[in-house]
Amino acid sequence: MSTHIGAAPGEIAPRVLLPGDPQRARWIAETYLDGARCYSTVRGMLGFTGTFGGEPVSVQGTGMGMPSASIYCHELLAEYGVRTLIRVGSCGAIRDDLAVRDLVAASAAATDSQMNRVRFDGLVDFAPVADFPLLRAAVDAAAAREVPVRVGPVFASDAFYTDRPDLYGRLAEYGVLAVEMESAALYTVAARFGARALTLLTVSDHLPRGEHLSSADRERTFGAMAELALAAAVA
Ligand SMILES: O=P(O)(O)O[C@H]1O[C@H](CO)[C@@H](O)[C@H]1O
Ligand SMILES: O=c1cc[nH]c(=O)[nH]1
Repeated sequence: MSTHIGAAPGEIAPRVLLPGDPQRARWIAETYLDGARCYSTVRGMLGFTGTFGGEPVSVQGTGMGMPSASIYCHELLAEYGVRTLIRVGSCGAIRDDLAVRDLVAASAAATDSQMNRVRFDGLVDFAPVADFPLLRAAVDAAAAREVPVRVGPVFASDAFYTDRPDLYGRLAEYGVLAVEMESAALYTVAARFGARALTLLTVSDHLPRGEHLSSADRERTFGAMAELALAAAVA
């Protein structure tokens, strides 16, 4: 039993969807999984296992930010033998060619986090990237459903409320699509364990336009993203 998840061996599937919001985890499990069962309520960071298309799948909340997400990813990979992690998150678009509710698949994650500076002694700027076959499976699933998905880099930030909004403009000029708070850690920890990881995001905020979805929408309306994640997970 791990410290922060506390599930018994065998209670977690080899493929796990990872929303930051534990209530989104409950909604996805109850909406899409057959026979969903809650295996963890530790710290309110809910985790569920059920089946999708006959395959076992889990959904685990990770909380907000890279330190929190790193704990859950590490325990899933190190203690429960998980091999595939797919984040299903919200994000703030920083480019005009995206709109609220658009889907983003994060091919790579720039970051202001210091975690990898420590990990690599400040000598290397590690490039956190998605697992390509998993990314391709999500893109293929989107094409089959005629659901548009934008593939590109995101910015994994330590701050939700930033004092440097000017950096978003600079990053957008370099092709970065959106800001969120976990993907660089997810991709790095998965790489460390030789596992597969992908981040799918739904645009909940359009930062240049000042548009925002409600917390209820962030919790219970990201079905298109959940369906792509589940299709890629079992592909
Ligand atoms: O909706 P989730 O998955 O939590 O993701 C985004 O939302 C949170 C901030 O509101 C951060 O965790 C950010 O990455
Ligand atoms: O990190 C995030 C997530 C959603 N919306 C934002 O503006 N930032």
